[in-house]
Amino acid sequence: MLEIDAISKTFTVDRKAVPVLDRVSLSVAENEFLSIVGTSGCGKSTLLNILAGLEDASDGTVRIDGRPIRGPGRDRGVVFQGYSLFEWMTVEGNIRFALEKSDLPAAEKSERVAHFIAAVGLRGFERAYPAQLSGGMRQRVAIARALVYRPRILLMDEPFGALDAQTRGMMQELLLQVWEDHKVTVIFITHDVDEALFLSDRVVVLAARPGRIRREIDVPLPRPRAFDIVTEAPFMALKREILTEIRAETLRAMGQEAGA
Ligand SMILES: Nc1ncnc2c1ncn2[C@@H]1O[C@H](COP(=O)(O)OP(=O)(O)OP(=O)(O)O)[C@@H](O)[C@H]1O
Repeated sequence: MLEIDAISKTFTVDRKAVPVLDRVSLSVAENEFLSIVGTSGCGKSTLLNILAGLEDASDGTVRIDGRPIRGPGRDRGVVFQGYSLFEWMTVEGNIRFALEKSDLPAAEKSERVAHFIAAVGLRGFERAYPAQLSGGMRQRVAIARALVYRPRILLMDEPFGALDAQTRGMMQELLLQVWEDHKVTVIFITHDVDEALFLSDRVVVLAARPGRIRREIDVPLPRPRAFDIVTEAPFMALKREILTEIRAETLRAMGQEAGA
């Protein structure tokens, strides 16, 4: 459904070309949950921004159902690590804002907003302001806001990176529930291999600078997944495999830096 075809990206820094992504190609199936991991600076966020249409690729094409994307679109919802909520709007106001340009009837907008507030477990907090919410609750608002116009693809860049371990675990379970209930395709960027494995159908390891696909690893662990899956042997074997790939890339990147 989502086709990433030979995407390259080069930034210009001090008039020097800095290649960040090098011919990244990936096919993502409808309803797939795909995570992207890789050493720091390998271009994960840049790739996500290109998929979101917030950044242009230097080369290559992103297609959804065969049509190349041009800029941001309602077929994609985005959740970043930072809680990019409007502080002066209530929970309800923040989520409703995403529907501002939609021509849905007002009653249907209200219904959708209420539905997604319930889906992320925020019933009772409709009139709260972001400053009155915990980090986990703020990210739940961000998820509801990204889903309320029913995008087919949810793009998430380290959405739980700033949360404590306990809250993070709860948010992962909540996200899987929302994903299962709403049949959305998810591309999820994370540093955390446990998180990637727990959530995903497939994990893509990017090579260090410039980012290329180093490995694609299927995660054939049964669903629904419970939190204690992380201590089971098949999970640990996959984790070892991914950590080995990332470590090799990190060492390679450090070698490049030392040699530069
Ligand atoms: N607008 C920009 N101009 C110049 N260089 C940039 C720009 N955005 C990103 N870069 C560089 O591109 C590289 C990849 O950055 P990116 O944020 O995509 O990596 P990442 O894998 O998400 O990193 P991390 O895991 O540390 O968040 C970095 O070296 C970064 O400095």
